Amino acid sequence: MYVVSAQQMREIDRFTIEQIGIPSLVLMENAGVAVVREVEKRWPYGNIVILAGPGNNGGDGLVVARHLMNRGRDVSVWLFGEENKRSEDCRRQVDMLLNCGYTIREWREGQNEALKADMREARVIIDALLGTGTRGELRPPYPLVIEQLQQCESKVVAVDIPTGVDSDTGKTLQHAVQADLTVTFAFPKWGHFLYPGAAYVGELVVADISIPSRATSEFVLKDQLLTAEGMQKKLPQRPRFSHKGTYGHALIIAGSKEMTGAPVLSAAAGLRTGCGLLTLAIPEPALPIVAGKINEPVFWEWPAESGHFACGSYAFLKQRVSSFDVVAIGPGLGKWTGGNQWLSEIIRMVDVPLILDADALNLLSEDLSILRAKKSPVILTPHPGEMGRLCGCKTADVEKDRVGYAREFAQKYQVYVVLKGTYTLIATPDGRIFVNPTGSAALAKGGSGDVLTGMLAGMLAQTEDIESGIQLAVFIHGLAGEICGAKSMYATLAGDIIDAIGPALQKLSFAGDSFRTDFPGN
Ligand SMILES: NC(=O)C1=CN([C@@H]2O[C@H](COP(=O)(O)OP(=O)(O)OC[C@H]3O[C@@H](n4cnc5c(N)ncnc54)[C@H](OP(=O)(O)O)[C@@H]3O)[C@@H](O)[C@H]2O)[C@H](O)CC1
Ligand SMILES: [K+]
Repeated sequence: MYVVSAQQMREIDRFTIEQIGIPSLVLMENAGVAVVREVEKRWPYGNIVILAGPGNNGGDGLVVARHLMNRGRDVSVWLFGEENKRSEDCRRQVDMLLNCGYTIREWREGQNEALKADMREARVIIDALLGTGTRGELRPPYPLVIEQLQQCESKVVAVDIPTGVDSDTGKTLQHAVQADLTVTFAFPKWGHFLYPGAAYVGELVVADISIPSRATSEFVLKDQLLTAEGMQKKLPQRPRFSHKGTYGHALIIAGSKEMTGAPVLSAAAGLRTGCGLLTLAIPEPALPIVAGKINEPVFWEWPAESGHFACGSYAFLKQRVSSFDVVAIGPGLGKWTGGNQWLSEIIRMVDVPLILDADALNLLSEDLSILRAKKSPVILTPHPGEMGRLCGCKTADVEKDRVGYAREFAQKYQVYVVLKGTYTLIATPDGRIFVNPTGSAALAKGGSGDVLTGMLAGMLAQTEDIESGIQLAVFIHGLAGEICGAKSMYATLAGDIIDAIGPALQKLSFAGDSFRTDFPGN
């Protein structure tokens, strides 16, 4: 499913209206009906207050009002903005409502107390004040109305996007509506997934409003949201007539004398994800400890220097590197003098997909030029702090423009970037972005990154298509986090995420129509 900007959505709308010939009022009717459907599903009883602005977002709100009134619901409609500023379709919705004999109250300063009382009593408030056409800080009376709305205990449904959230950047204005549910139309917008605005969205429903695929194929849409249906189709098959060689061999180079847990987590996660064989390369003094914690991998003892991987001992890797289907480097490496040189030699040698994580990213940020020697696709898995180090900027700068930093880095260095965080982003070397909707706060704990690295290695060992392998690992990791989160958001350990990989794969394998990805929103 594509993720679009407000401008792209406007162009798709225009094409649908002008070239396909579907009238704008039909799109608006479909949008309003979709909101009604979601409201009635969740809140079939109680009175409803509709706040409608002067543009087409307000027009959608008036459609919602008409349909709910047709069904006999107790609805009060408040219309904002001057009459001469209303969009044509909004004006026509006003006429239709009045022609039906329904009442509309136009907001005036003197009636504010009446609005407040109405909102206080409401079971549901529909925010159809402003949508994708918002420009600049909110002008009066919207800040006041939003303040009042926030004090009510009613459920809040945002039409398209909560008023005050920028649909392209997720930035919030001084005042923004905190919604319980947002119903958006045709495609999700960037603002639904980017913080701080994403925290205002609540549950997100993407509703079909009859935009035909012909209208989208006219435009170059690059960015997509991963969906359960899409991921299910990409899951590698597991035919009965198969053996361990069928599912690939992963090599994970990890650990140091001080860090013996990370390699164990990565290796276990890789094997649980389904690869046939996994070799764990460990510096010599750490090997007995690691081998004491996990039985399944093949171990490879690497000469060490002060507890870390020693430079200059690559002959064995050179000989065997082509026998692996994927190599992952990073968990628990630590930092040491010569580490960058060591990493550079490995990058030069590896000719299968190469995952760089954790300390490998920190070593890499000392000298990014070593990426030029890569012979194969490289996948970087930074969290925002590591991304900041790679880009030479602050973590806060990355957080403000996750999409921009991930996309630019991936294109500049011709690598895949998996930028972790709520709504993990996958950026491809050719400049596309995939947004992952799965995940939970249960994943916010040390070790969950090591688990993801192992899962990426495990999945890439089984799949020819690198892009699909990355998407699957990220999606299933998030799903495992959701399964853990359902038990406890607090008590989850990285090992619990590994245990949840099986149930997550099972859930995805048997995903039917009833399995819909939830968008937690906050
Ligand atoms: N395919 C679809 O997604 C469809 C979406 N629809 C809905 O249309 C809106 C976008 O409608 P649009 O009319 O372009 O814009 P808005 O309704 O969001 O806002 C325009 C009005 O808001 C005023 N405005 C703008 N900024 C501010 C501000 N900072 N403070 C106060 N008022 C503001 C603006 O007034 P101006 O004087 O500034 O021009 C306009 O009056 C989309 O979100 C969907 O809900 C279609 O209905 C169906 C297809
Ligand atoms: K809105």
